[in-house]
Amino acid sequence: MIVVHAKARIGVVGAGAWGTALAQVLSEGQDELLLWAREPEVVEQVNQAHENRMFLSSHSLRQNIRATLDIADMAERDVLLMVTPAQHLRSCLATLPETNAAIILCCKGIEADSQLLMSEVAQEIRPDNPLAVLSGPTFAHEVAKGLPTALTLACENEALWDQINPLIAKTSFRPYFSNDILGAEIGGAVKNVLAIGCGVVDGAGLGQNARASLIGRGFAEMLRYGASRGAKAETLSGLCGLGDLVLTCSSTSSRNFSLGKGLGEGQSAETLLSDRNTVAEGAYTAPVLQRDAQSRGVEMPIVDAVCALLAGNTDPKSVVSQLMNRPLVSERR
Ligand SMILES: NC(=O)c1ccc[n+]([C@@H]2O[C@H](COP(=O)([O-])OP(=O)(O)OC[C@H]3O[C@@H](n4cnc5c(N)ncnc54)[C@H](O)[C@@H]3O)[C@@H](O)[C@H]2O)c1
Ligand SMILES: O=P(O)(O)OC[C@H](O)CO
Repeated sequence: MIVVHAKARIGVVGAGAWGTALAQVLSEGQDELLLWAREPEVVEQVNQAHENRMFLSSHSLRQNIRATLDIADMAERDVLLMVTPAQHLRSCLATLPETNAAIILCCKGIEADSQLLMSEVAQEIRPDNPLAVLSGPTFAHEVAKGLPTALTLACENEALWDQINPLIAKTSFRPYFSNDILGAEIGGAVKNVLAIGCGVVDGAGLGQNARASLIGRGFAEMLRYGASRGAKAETLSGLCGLGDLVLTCSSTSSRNFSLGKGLGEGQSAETLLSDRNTVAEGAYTAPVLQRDAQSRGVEMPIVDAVCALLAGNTDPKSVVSQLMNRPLVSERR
């Protein structure tokens, strides 16, 4: 059993936009927050200029955030937030030093080779560490600015929630308890794929009705897939599912939505994904989600359509025609 106190030492692993925004909000009231970055220039900017121009420009960071390039420095931390892209979680967990820290997973995706959710990856690599998932409608730039944000903090048990929620809750940052770790993860992973679809709707000029229809029917796909993996519908109806789906499907602030918008305008995924240093997780989650859903006998026609568009196998017009002409079924299916 870890003992976390108000001045517990927090470590954030991953200094992209989200890791940096979390460092900013969670460093309030702390003596020091340690942020691991893999880019030497990010470490230098955070420590010298108190900013991260590469991933979260135009935000001044607290002076008590200290960046390091050496992941071994995380050894003495009581709580570790893992904020790497989903496909790199395994390698980052494997390089962490020996630690009893509670691990809070903040990335949204499914591992490509294994089809495992992030908590399943963590259980393989770090079976003895207490585990939680932090997920919800959270654009990094808004959190860094201190704008009000509510999200789900799913913990493997209530005792862990009691210990870590005082470190996460701030005046503008409000976590809600859930004991459904898988549900919290599935919401975040699936919404990224659906956000690509909503971006396509926008880019191809298909209208607001189509966007709302995609959100509604996409949510039905999320519920079906979630049920097949043991997630609770009530979790998916909350902040980490429907809440995040609505946010990400509505704004070009979302990298996933923007990727879809480019596809809808006729650009190829290859072009849109080349030369970028930020992650659009839905592009990596989509094919593995499709494979996993098929193996479980779960129908996900919108996810299938996003996969076909990402692979360059079709165009928005054909996809719409195919989706609109499926056999008529009950809305409850
Ligand atoms: N940006 C947001 O608003 C936001 C909000 C909530 C959750 N998330 C999730 O957080 C996770 C991280 O996203 P982000 O937005 O902070 O990243 P980002 O797109 O801003 O930056 C990319 C990150 O990937 C890291 N990276 C690249 N190659 C790597 C490797 N081989 N090993 C380890 N790390 C590597 C970079 O160092 C950088 O931290 C994603 O799963 C994302 O879905 C993001
Ligand atoms: O920019 P996106 O699409 O990765 O979305 C960021 C967050 O997941 C929103 O909650």
